[in-house]
Amino acid sequence: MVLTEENILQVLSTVQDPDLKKDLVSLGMIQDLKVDPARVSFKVVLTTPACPLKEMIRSECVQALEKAFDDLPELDIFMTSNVTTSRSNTPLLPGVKNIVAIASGKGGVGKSTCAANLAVALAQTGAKVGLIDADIFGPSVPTMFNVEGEQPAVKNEDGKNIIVPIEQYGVKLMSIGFLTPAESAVVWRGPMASSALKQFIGDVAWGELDYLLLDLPPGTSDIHLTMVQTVPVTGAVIVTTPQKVALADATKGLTMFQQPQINVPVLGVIENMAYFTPEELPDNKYYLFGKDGGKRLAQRFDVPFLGEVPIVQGIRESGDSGFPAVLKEGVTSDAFQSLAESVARQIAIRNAEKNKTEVVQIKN
Ligand SMILES: Nc1ncnc2c1ncn2[C@@H]1O[C@H](COP(=O)(O)OP(=O)(O)OP(=O)(O)O)[C@@H](O)[C@H]1O
Repeated sequence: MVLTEENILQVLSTVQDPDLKKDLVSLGMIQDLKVDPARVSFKVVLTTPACPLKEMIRSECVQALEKAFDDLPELDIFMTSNVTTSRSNTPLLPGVKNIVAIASGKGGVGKSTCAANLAVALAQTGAKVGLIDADIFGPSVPTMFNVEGEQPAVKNEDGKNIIVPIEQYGVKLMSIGFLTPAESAVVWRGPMASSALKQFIGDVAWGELDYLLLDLPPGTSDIHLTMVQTVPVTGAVIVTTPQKVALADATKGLTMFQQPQINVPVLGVIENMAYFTPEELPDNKYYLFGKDGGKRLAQRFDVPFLGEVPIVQGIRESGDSGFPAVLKEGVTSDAFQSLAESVARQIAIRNAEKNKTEVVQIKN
């Protein structure tokens, strides 16, 4: 084969994105192709910086080109990303590409811990990430990010006062805990809580974000409805433990998103506290709350299983000390990084396959 741009594109169109099941050329992922006798260079623009298949895709490109051209010169492949979105044009949060709800049925299953670590793990990949602590009645973000007592600044933009989110570990944060002492938040009535959440969405300078995670309160409440009625939600992640009582509640949480009038895609299930493991003996696993409950829940509802997180003393300590576990190298960090990859991957698949997200209109 002669070394021309056209022929190179033809060869690269035999390489598929395994998740999106289409070839890189028709997906528009090959950009800035330059061919000269001494060098061939191009960019592969992936759908997320957290793409777990990055190396595999690169080596498939190299192999396909080496096979097709005898006289292949130096190859310069630059792997980059542009996070996809499926948002329709709504005036709220115009710069935010994906809004992801992190929900659970039961309280205390580790939803906030997973949300915090996912947010940091995504930011570590280079994505622009925000986290809203929508758990108005029990905000935990200030503690988990070691920013208790901090108060966000207010700035004037186009004649309107807007709140500047607090930034920590590369994540933009907003929590009711920054605005009122935590004790006073618990006496809020439902409508006040809903209007506070609307403020977090509309009156905060979120700017450009690839992923805005919403740490929802446990259960199914007004807050959940407010959220889906206020912004177009890309998808929901359900956190559960493998225990029977948690699974029963997680089922309610999951089916709430799948109700026809809400219809928010479920990106998958995370099984937290999947087993206990002493940090110094990571091969010893004790299934305190039962085994594979989250996996079975995902199978039953035909949604992806995103991964499992063990119970590790360090995760609890990290939460309390305000230094998320994913920041420390080790088994738990690996678990949260691979969860973040799974979530980002499911968002990319969702954006490629499903309709645009709309704000939910609920008729009384
Ligand atoms: N995998 C884990 N290993 C050890 N401790 C964990 C793990 N996941 C969560 N925890 C601890 O369990 C407690 C509850 O976690 P978390 O606050 O994240 O739950 P939650 O589901 O958000 O609760 P709620 O929304 O009801 O406040 C915290 O003390 C947290 O540090």
